[in-house]
Amino acid sequence: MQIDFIKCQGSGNDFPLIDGRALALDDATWSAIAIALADRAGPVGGDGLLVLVEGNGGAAFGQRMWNPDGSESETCLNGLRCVARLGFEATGLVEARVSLPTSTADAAIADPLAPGVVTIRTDVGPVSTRTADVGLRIDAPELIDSAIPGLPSDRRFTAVAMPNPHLVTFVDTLDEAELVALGDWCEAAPPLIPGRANVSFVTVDHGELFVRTYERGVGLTDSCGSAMGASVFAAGLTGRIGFGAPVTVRNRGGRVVASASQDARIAIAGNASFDYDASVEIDLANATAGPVTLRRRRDDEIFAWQAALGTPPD
Ligand SMILES: N[C@@H](CCC[C@H](N)C(=O)O)C(=O)O
Repeated sequence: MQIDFIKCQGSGNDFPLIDGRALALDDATWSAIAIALADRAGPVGGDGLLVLVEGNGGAAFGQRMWNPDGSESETCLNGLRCVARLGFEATGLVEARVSLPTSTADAAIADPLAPGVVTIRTDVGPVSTRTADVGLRIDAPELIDSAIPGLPSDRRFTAVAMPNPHLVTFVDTLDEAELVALGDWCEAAPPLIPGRANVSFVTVDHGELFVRTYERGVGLTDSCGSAMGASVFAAGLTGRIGFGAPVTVRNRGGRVVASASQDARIAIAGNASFDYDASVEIDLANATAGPVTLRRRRDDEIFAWQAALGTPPD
């Protein structure tokens, strides 16, 4: 099949994005498209597949998101900004309620983070710290800055359902090998957390957060929006930052400005950058992609984002 897509990124989390509102495809087909398009060894590559869909329950439009391994996630918050942007362009709205598989979010065009950078604010919640919602098979009803019996780590974690599952720990120094080992352990769907989890190591410096995440279904990524949201909430719950105040959250891919409230709502403002528009042939039987036909390059957006990060254009 031939399909049009936009290659987009939010805070360096990059995705092929498809307007699926007029496409009647079943979940197995979307899963195969995700595997084909997100494959880093293929012609597109990404941290998953984003799909703009019709909204449910009065929402203006909706989002679905598949990981590169073909599993569907409950949410993707860097992706939500890109989906919302496409939804706004399709509907003429500048703010909207967005439906996700098990929750809703509010999205609105926001003041640019930097010149030329399309910026969207999303508000989600209430998020949950109930271990059952996170998918942890454990006696404790919630885990806030606590050791997790059975997890191969002595660190203290906060478990948050965004609603996708997150385990967040605050560290003095970021040990990537340790993060990968723990992420790999969760990725094997152990009895403690059979639905797997996104695992983040977070440092706090002068009121700013740096978040490094091993994503469920992906591995190490340059950025994960729901992890940044979970980290800000965990930082508030553990007194590392104040509730209500916007904080800068950095990662390998960029930065967002986020805040969490005591009643478990999380706001994130960040970029929703479109890099190029293209169409691609997908072999559904083999879940592979190619060739790609480029329709439009969006170099202005690429350069604006690079300038915002202080990196010279390639
Ligand atoms: N990168 C995303 C999260 C994507 C889903 C995640 N891998 C999961 O399976 O929960 C984000 O920006 O939130």
